Amino acid sequence: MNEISAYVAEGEQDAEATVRPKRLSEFIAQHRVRDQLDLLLKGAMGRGTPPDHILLSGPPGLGKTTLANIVAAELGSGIRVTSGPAIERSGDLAAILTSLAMGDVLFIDEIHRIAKPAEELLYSAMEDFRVDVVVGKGPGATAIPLDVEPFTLVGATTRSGLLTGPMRDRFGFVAHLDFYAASDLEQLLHRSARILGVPITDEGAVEISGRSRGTPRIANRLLRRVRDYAEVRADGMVTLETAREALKVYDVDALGLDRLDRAVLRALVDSFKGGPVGLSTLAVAVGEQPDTVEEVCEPFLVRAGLLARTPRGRVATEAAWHHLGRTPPTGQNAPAGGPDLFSAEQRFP
Ligand SMILES: Nc1ncnc2c1ncn2[C@@H]1O[C@H](COP(=O)(O)OP(=O)(O)OP(=O)(O)O)[C@@H](O)[C@H]1O
Repeated sequence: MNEISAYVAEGEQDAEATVRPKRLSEFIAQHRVRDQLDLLLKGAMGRGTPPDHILLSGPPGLGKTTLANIVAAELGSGIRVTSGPAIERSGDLAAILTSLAMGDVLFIDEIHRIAKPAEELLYSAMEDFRVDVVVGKGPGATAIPLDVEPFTLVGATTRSGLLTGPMRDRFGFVAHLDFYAASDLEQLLHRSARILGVPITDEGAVEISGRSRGTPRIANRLLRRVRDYAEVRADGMVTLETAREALKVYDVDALGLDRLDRAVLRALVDSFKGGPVGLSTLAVAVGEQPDTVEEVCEPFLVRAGLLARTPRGRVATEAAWHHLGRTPPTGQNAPAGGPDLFSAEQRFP
């Protein structure tokens, strides 16, 4: 995985935990989602019942895990954390569900990747707070019904389209997290810098936020890299100058594209004349898994007006050709894309 992708790198959890907001009031931006959650939680607390199940969708690093923890903190409840791929057998899930205390939050990350039998078990737990655990095999198998304490499931997904209809229908509240505006990321950077004890100028924050791909996790990660640079090669202060120099060292370009993003655009432009090209072919060309290209690179490249998804495959926009310093072929089918498609505010509404 490359240096600034929005996925969390191994060993990075501690660094993230330090700056992770603990309460809804500390959660920056996403005002609509915050407001809706506030109502949902206060309404449920007023009635003394656990709130409806909550589904959070959106690209990696925008705050889904943070919000799940905030939900538990606001409710004053315990939280159990697992992920779709970690639940291999329905028995694993039954064990978790039956050990929940009244009002607990169960957070399932990547819920779209949960195995089918476990998903079916989850249906009855979500709806009736009951699970049927099957003991034995074949004709002699018996189902033992077990009660589950009323709980709130918080599911997170980067691919809400992959959730089955019955699963989606069981969530009483569905929220989509969108990329952050540059001004929101500046606010976030000042907050993180304060917590980390790093002095930062407004210009330094503007420079980092502009290259953070609308993503809090990337903004925090770039801040830590610029802090290293500032402490080792300057006077410790994060300024416009130190931010620019550090981000040059880490190969983060003016739009915040990293090695993999540029590799995708270069493959499209150089190897496939701008496309259209299918996702798997493109992934092979850059030596990555199709899922990584689709979930990590594409949402931002599309959003930035550099790549278009068409029924015939992926296409580099004219803006992508220009960004790579190439001249787009005339009379080609490349959509215009580019800055006219994406003022900062439009890009990250
Ligand atoms: N609105 C926000 N305000 C302040 N910090 C935020 C906000 N959203 C995210 N962050 C920070 O960004 C980091 C990544 O957030 P988080 O882990 O919640 O993302 P995620 O959407 O769950 O990502 P993934 O799907 O990859 O797990 C966290 O360390 C958190 O501190």
